[in-house]
Amino acid sequence: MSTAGRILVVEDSDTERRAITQILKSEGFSVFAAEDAEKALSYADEGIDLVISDVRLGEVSGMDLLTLWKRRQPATQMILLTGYSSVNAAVDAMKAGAYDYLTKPINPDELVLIVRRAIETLHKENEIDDLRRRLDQRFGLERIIGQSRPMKEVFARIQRAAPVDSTVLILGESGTGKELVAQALHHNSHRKKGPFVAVNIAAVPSTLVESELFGHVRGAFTGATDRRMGRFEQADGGTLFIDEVGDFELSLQAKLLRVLETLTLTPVGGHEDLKVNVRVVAATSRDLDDMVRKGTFREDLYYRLHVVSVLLPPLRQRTDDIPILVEHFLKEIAETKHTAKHRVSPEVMRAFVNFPWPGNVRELRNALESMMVLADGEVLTEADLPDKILNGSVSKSGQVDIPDMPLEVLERLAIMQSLEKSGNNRTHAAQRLQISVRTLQRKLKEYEAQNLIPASNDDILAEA
Ligand SMILES: Nc1ncnc2c1ncn2[C@@H]1O[C@H](COP(=O)(O)OP(=O)(O)OP(=O)(O)O)[C@@H](O)[C@H]1O
Repeated sequence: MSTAGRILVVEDSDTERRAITQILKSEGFSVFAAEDAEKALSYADEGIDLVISDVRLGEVSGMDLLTLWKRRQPATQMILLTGYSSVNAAVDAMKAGAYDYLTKPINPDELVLIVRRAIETLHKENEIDDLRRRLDQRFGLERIIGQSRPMKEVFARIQRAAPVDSTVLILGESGTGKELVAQALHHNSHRKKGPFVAVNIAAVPSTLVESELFGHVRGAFTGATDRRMGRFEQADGGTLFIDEVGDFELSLQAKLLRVLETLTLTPVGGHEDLKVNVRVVAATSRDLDDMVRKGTFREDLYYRLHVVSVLLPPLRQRTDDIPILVEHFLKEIAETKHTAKHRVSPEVMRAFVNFPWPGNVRELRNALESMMVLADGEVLTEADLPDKILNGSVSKSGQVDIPDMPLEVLERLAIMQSLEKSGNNRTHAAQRLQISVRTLQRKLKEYEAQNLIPASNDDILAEA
């Protein structure tokens, strides 16, 4: 028996209203009752899952109630009760968004059955909406972490470029997040319901790049026992992300240019042209300008790709993003890899900020993951740092060097450091910081509410 479900019964006849209410209550639903539309609408913000309303309600009809209610709460399910087995009223009700209708006199079994179904449908719809929302978040801009000025410029460019169908060229060193940007472009475009297909040219043997992209017909070459769809065809109606486009051999660059210009391709070994509807987003970590100068990358292809470009700066040029990336990864790694929750000591954060990160964000994430797996305590300290980072971290001016990062992050680091040095004694930490214990408590609460410090940090939040 389902107990979940809040139902509002709207019926002007006292006897019928009481009877329906009684049946549904005995089935375990939470039931509210109203004798007219005005009273019914006063429940609109009360988390009602289902409204059961008589079609005839006096001044405002059940149909009007349905329209007015849906305007405020479009997700609520509606069942209309009609005195006549009038198909017209039922059709109108369904058109206006009702889930179903019941004819009077009400059969209790039928009522319960339809109510259960309506509520189950609502729960399913909510789940789907939730999933969709989570997916949008997973692939949208939310996945790209960054607050630095260069990253703000990247976000603005993505937002401007996403809705237009132009080719986009993403430039940046390895591990700077080029694929994330390509996905965000796709998921913020009108193609988002179409496929997102990624191909990394550097990872495909040069003899197979052409068939990988354009497909091949049966018998095109030894081993081609079947027709194979290329990546362009797979991405039809969506976006094709070509990573490491700088690795294209010259002979193939001309073919790629032709496909980009005509959106027509010929599978390897085939004779018939194929039209595709694909938006191309390309990326490279190479210096294409230089390649054009040296004659290893076609100038015409370069300009064709470069209609809009997004430049992802290396992590060492946006060190103010490091603390929020660290916070993001600590949480993400704990959730996805089921490791214990950790935080980093201020010394480790300082080493991170001063390390040049040749592998950029990917390297930072990997370093954190291995530290989290190997560390003993809850706090990652200098002892947990890989040697490379410990030795390679270059302080610009000794101990007092203050890294470039938002003031609020610096403040948080200072507070966490004082707490650590005071053995988590808040009175002592507040004295060191020359602030009141209340201010310290307030700040810790704020950090906890924003998930900036783990909720399990009770030892820090406990009364000193
Ligand atoms: N700004 C960011 N916010 C969150 N995660 C990021 C960010 N930038 C990169 N990452 C993460 O770093 C890793 C590498 O990112 P991605 O594959 O997009 O980089 P890339 O530039 O395409 O690398 P490559 O050129 O080597 O293919 C991924 O795990 C990605 O989720």
